[in-house]
Amino acid sequence: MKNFTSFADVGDYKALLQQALAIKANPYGYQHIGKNKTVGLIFFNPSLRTRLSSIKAAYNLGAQAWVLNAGADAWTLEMADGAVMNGGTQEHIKEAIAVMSQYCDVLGVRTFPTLQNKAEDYEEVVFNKILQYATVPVISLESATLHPLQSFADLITVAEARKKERVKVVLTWAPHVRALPQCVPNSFADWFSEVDWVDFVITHPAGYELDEKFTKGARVEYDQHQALEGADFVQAKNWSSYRHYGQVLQNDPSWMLTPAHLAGTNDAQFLHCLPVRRNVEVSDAVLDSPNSLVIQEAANRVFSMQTVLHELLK
Ligand SMILES: NCCC[C@H](NC(=O)CCC(=O)O)C(=O)O
Ligand SMILES: NC(=O)OP(=O)(O)O
Repeated sequence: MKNFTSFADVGDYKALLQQALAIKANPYGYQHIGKNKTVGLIFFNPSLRTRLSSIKAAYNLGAQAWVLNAGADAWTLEMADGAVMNGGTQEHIKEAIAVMSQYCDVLGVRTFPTLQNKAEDYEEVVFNKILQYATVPVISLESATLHPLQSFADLITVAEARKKERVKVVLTWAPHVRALPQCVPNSFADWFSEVDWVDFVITHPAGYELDEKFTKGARVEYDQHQALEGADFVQAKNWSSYRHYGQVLQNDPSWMLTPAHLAGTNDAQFLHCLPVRRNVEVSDAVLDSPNSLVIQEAANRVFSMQTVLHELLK
C-alpha cells in the first residue's frame, strides 16, 4: 500500500481485516514498527473520533503524533496553481505540504467537500494536490468524496459482531437539518459492495442516488421498509443530493430510524459513524438499545488507523 485513500488502495481486504483483528487482540505488540516514527495529522475541518483515534493508534504503535488544525492554527493556504498571492492567502499548499512532509513519516489529511462545486469535489482537487506535494505516504482522514478509515472500522465491527457467515447489510439515508457530504455513504458502498460475505442494499428517497463509481452496481431499494426486511446490520447516515449537488431535496421524518423500522429485520445491529443528531436521524431508543454498535464502531477507528499505519510504516 502506497497511500490509503479508498478501497482500491487496499489490495487484499481480507488480509487487511485479519491484520486489524490481530492488532486489536494485541494492540501494543507492534511497537517496533512505530519506534522513532512520527505521524502528522492535518485537519481542514472539525473532528472528534478521527483526530483522537489517530493519536491513540500512533501511540499504540510506538509512534508520536502531531496535529495541525489547518483551518484555524496555520497560515491561510492558497490552493490554486499559478496564483498571484496578493490577496488573503498567505502560504501555498505546495510549500506547506512539502514542509510538513519533512516533519513526519506518514501524513493524515482531512479535507471536506465544498458541496458547491461538484467537479472540483469529485475530482478530489485539494486531496490530489496534497498527494502531489507530499513526499511521505498519505492517509485520507475523510476527503471530499470518501472516508475509508470509517468504512474499514465499519467492516471490522461487522466482522466481529456477525452471528452468521453471510449477512445482509443495509445503508439507509436518514433526515438531517443541514446539507452533509456524501463521503461516508460513498465510502461505505465502496467497501461493502466488495465484501463477498455481505448482501449489500442501499435505501434512500428518490434524488439521493450516490455516484455509481462508488455503489458499483449495489442493489438500491427505494422502499425503506422493503430494504430493511431481514437485515442483520443497518447503517444510517444523512447525505445531501449528489445529482442535485449539495441540495437538501426533502427531510421526511418518516425516514428517521426507530424501533418500528427495525421490526422486520433479523434483530439488526445498528451502525452510525457519529456524530449523530439524536431524534432527527435516529431515535434515542435505537441508539440506546443493546443492538447499537456505535461505540464499538468508534472504538474500532483506533484499529483501522493502527492497521493502516502498520502497513505504511512497516
Ligand atoms: N466524519 C464523520 C461525519 C462528518 C460529517 N458530519 C457532519 O458534518 C455532521 C455535522 C452536523 O451534525 O451538523 C459528514 O456527514 O460527512
Ligand atoms: N466518524 C468520524 O469521522 O468522526 P469525526 O468527524 O468526529 O472524526
